Amino acid sequence: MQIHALELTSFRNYGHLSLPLAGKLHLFLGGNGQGKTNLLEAVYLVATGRSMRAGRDEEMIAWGSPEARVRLDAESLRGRYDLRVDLSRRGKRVYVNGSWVRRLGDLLEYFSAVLFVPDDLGLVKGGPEARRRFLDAQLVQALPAYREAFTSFHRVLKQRNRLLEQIASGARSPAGLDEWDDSFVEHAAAVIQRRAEAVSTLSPLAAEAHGKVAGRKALTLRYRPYYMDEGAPDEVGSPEEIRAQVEASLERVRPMEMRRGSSLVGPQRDDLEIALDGRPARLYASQGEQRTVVLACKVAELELVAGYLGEYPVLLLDDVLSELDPARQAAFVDVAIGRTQTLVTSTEASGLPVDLRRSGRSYRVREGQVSPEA
Ligand SMILES: Nc1ncnc2c1ncn2[C@@H]1O[C@H](COP(=O)(O)OP(=O)(O)OP(=O)(O)O)[C@@H](O)[C@H]1O
Repeated sequence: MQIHALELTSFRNYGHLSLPLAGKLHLFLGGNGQGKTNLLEAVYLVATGRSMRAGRDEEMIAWGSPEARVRLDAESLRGRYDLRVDLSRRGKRVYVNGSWVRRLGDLLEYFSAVLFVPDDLGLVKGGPEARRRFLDAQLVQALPAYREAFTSFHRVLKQRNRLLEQIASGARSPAGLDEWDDSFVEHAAAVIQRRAEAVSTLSPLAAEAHGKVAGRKALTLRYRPYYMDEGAPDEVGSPEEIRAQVEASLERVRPMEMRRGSSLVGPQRDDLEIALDGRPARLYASQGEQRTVVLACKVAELELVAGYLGEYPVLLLDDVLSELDPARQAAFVDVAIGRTQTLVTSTEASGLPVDLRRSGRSYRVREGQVSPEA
């Protein structure tokens, strides 16, 4: 996958930017708050239909402007496309080759990106939400069937929660909950099954990458649905078994859910178990080991998405390389960069490996302007 050009209009601190991006490696350098992350955010917006950090799309519109536009001239195995996202106070519209695309999900068929930010370094020690996000971010982009299941599940979860809230406050009777439970079970089971399948592909990829980035212990990833105990040796099981587990757990907690007014079980509580030599990395991994694990997981993510798409997605590295020691930097550069077009941000060129500085094209980012460096 390749971005040939990026165009921003009234996006964050950019008035207008038209940036050709021929070549594989681009390094964006500049002080804090100059607009480096904003560039990657714009690319991520086109890849996923949303920002990795804005709570509301409106935040991405330049202050004082009624609307914003991001446009990518991008090429994938499908062909070369003009992809555009327009943001206004009324909402978001996406266009492919000038034609309005009604379903946001359809945009994802054209372009993909994997993002790596310093927050990802907390993947191992952080809460399960970060690990679910790690899984979902790639699956939603690369697997249309997962996207479908994920979106439907969250729609049902929201509506079921609304109903439970009304039941708890006495505004509604429990009649009607059964119907929601049926769709909850169907979509929850689909989400669990697809995530479990993805993790079984991801785990050997991560183990291999871990060896390449100089991890000495054996890395294993295992998907753990909410109804399974931590460290339990059980397999996730067949689709029927998953459904049966979700059904049984719903039945168990139903009286409590009706009292509390929200869903207490479901894949919104699942976790990804990360182990080194069989022991939970969350509890035992050292700082350095955690970083190596995260690098391996990101490389595995890149490989997984490439496996699904048949080509590598674009790689976006937001100020993350300077967070790594030279040995890990070099190992990561070796296994990840060079396979695909990569956009890197950093405050200082000196924070980047010399090889990258030599082979990449550098730009200076200053107050929403980007200029190539000599
Ligand atoms: N909607 C907006 N309109 C105008 N400017 C904005 C908007 N949202 C954010 N900004 C400005 O964009 C700048 C932040 O840009 P960005 O996050 O890209 O910084 P950065 O160059 O990555 O910096 P750092 O190295 O600190 O992460 C800030 O100065 C912020 O005030």
